[in-house]
Amino acid sequence: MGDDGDDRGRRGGDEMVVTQEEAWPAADAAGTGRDEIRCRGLVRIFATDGVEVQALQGLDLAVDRGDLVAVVGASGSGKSTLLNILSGMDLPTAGSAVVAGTDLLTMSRRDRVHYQRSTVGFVWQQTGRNLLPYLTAAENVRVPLEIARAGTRAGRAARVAELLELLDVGHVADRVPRQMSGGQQQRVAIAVAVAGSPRVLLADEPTGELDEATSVEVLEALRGVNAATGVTTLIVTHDPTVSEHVARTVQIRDGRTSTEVLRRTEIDEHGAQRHVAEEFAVLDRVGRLQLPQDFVGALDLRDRVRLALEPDHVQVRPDGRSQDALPGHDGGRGTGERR
Ligand SMILES: Nc1ncnc2c1ncn2[C@@H]1O[C@H](COP(=O)(O)OP(=O)(O)OP(=O)(O)O)[C@@H](O)[C@H]1O
Repeated sequence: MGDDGDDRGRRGGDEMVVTQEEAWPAADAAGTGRDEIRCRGLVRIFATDGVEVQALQGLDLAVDRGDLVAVVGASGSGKSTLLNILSGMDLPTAGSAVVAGTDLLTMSRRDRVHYQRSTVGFVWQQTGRNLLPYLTAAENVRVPLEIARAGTRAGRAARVAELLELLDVGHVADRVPRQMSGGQQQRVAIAVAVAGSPRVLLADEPTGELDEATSVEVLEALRGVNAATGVTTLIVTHDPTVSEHVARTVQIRDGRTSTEVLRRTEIDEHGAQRHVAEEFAVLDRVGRLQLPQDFVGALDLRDRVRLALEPDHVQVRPDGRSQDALPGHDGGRGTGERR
């Protein structure tokens, strides 16, 4: 998707909006609100050889039913850990996670099988992991329908054809994966993932093995499926350009959600469309927020900062005294002002 308008987020005017994870209404605790995915205070600690790694450090995330959201973050930020929990393959050390009404911490082994088979669909990074190599595209899409014994034989065949058309891979229906390009394989994989009409589609680095042009194709395919079927879709990726294809991008930093970019299309006074991206910092339930690293760097913020409550905003300024005290600091920026 081309960007023919201004970005009014940080890039445009060094401005950022803060959004707060709202209090969790009782109805949502059971997953019966509008949230299809709701993680609250997720913590995951790994202990290997006596060393503890906190992969998730109190992560909050809410995704509305039918939304398409990308979760982005640098390597090691906790993306795969989050996805493993959401897919029911791992359990958090603390916190809660409810997906499509299923509490992932309390589900039984039987619930887990049902959850992974029917409630969520997956698309993995490795194209080879998504499809059975000896089956054609059409046969691959038919497998989940056969397992679920969904509809009649003719109905299943019609559904397979419909999904392959939706993903624009009808012309490779009779090919096995090695006879398809990487992009075609991933689009067939998306068809397989949504064949059983799951409520949630989880995609782990779905473009990780693809070149840029093919990545765009696959991201647009995910967007098209989300729009056509209403399946709530979460894409986890390290690729920041994904935000050009989705309306909401959540950034993970050090195991917590730190910022969000929301995109919308506006029509200007001349009737021309422009895409606007606005960046928000995420404020958690106890009032913590992470300042973006480029803000911290631009003002050389360290150790502690000055906060001032203004009528309509909160001001964050360098603490002149602590900056001056740091070895090698010229003290030129700080005023030393005290209140
Ligand atoms: N099974 C494990 N045992 C020990 N540490 C782990 C384990 N899984 C993840 N970690 C650590 O947890 C942190 C988060 O890892 P995670 O794989 O979730 O990050 P990521 O954002 O998905 O990274 P990447 O993009 O490189 O896959 C890292 O420091 C990682 O080394």
